Amino acid sequence: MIESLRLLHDRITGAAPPPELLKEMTRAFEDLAVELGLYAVSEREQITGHRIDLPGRGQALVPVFTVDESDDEHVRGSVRFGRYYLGGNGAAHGGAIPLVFDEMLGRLANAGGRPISRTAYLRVDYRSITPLDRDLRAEAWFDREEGRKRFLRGAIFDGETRCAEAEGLFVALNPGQP
Ligand SMILES: CCCCCCCCCCCCCCCC(=O)SCCNC(=O)CCNC(=O)[C@H](O)C(C)(C)COP(=O)(O)OP(=O)(O)OC[C@H]1O[C@@H](n2cnc3c(N)ncnc32)[C@H](O)[C@@H]1OP(=O)(O)O
Repeated sequence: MIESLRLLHDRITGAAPPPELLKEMTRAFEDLAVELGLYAVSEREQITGHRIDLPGRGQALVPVFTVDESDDEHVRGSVRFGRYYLGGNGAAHGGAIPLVFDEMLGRLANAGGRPISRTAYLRVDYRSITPLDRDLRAEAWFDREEGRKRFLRGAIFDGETRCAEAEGLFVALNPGQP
């Protein structure tokens, strides 16, 4: 279902249907929303974002980061920004790229049985445009750890071109911290 939603996001972004079809589709979306509303659950019970076995954890917010290899200190894989993430002139939106870094770095920060941490800061440098509809190489790695503070880095490449890089601080939560 989430795969279909991602495809729909891309198609909606890239389409200019005639007004009659727009009306018809809007009604269909509204019907779906009403039907899903009947099955609303709490955050704890929701499926999206919790399915670690599915691409993108089964959520549609963040472009899917596909892991090729990983250990407790590194992760390497690929990411593809579809039309939904267009900023302009074929380049991914500058706000979509930190989403991917937060996901990659955040998952690694919390891997290996470490206590859960949250992003304290995420700095992103845009080195070159990040193109849409291409499989981009993406990597993240542990830089250092100081008490509760975990410093991680990451980068996204289009072939040999470094598109963007990031540094994040993740702070391990104290008991009772939300
Ligand atoms: C929870 C996730 C579920 C995961 C489940 C698995 C699901 C699969 C993986 C999902 C992958 C996606 C992962 C996304 C992760 C998010 O995106 S979380 C959402 C975005 N982040 C937030 O909402 C965090 C909001 N901020 C906070 O909650 C609190 O400020 C923090 C970050 C927990 C820190 O607060 P605190 O515990 O009171 O820490 P505090 O004592 O102030 O500082 C501790 C140290 O960190 C330093 N520090 C704190 N903030 C900063 C800062 N901004 N700059 C510099 N230094 C700082 C302090 O100076 C201090 O340093 P030392 O004095 O010890 O040297």
